Amino acid sequence: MLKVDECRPNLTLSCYATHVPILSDIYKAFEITPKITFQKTYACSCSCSRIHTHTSCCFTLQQNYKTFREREPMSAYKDKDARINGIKDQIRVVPNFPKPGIMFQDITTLLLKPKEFKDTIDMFVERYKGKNISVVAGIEARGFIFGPPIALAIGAKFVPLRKPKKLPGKVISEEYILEYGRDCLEMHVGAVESAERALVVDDLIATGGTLCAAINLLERVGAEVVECACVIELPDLKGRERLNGKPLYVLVESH
Ligand SMILES: O=P(O)(O)OC[C@H]1O[C@H](OP(=O)(O)OP(=O)(O)O)[C@H](O)[C@@H]1O
Ligand SMILES: Nc1ncnc2[nH]cnc12
Repeated sequence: MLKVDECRPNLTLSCYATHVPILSDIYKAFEITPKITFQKTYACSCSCSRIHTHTSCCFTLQQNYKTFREREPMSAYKDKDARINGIKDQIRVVPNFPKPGIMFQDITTLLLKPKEFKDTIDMFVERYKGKNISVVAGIEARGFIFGPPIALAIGAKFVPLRKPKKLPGKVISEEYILEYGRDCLEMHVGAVESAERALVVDDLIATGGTLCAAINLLERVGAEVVECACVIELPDLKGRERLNGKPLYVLVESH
């Protein structure tokens, strides 16, 4: 397994020597000529001052590098998809809600626009169809809006991850820290089985605490979290960095 923690300008990727051909292929895919330096007999690193357009991405490269996610952009807006501006334009930003200083990203205005709402769902479905995902886990409350149509379209089941004391069956719980205070997510025991391939869906990533708790719940029952998908990222809050290298795909950024 080759783990790449972060890709930024001037990045260096390190790997075992046996993976150098894979790494070279990756750089080739981005039309970058790598400088390959052998540091020890068993390890090497490749570095290059020019890097692809994604400013921040985290991924784990599996032995089978067909699953290499960086071949697909991790942010749709960086891929210049024509639908993105339409989606972004329909998200209302409400200053000082629910507290002074918060720029609230209101997706209810997007839901009023069938074309842009459908474009949102379609973009996720195009990315995840045929990826052998058996479970879409949606986070209460706004993940319940985007998760179910994606699940239906890709032929996966939908599992709600709920706030405490909402689910009637036996649950497992995961606490997490918010900007102010703590919260908790719960999942029904038996809803997801070991070795299932899961996608986590929410409307927005801010500090990343909520997605991190969702990933933990799924991994505790032995599921593989393939990716997290959000409509909006607030990159200034660096939520991606709390996902322990799990890939995150977003449609729009808001600063
Ligand atoms: O990345 P984080 O800092 O964890 O924040 C992101 C979470 O915050 C919002 O939910 P909220 O907790 O406001 O609940 P709601 O969807 O029920 O309104 C949003 O829908 C995400 O779930
Ligand atoms: N700025 C924001 N807008 C909407 N939901 C949020 N959850 C956390 N921060 C948020």
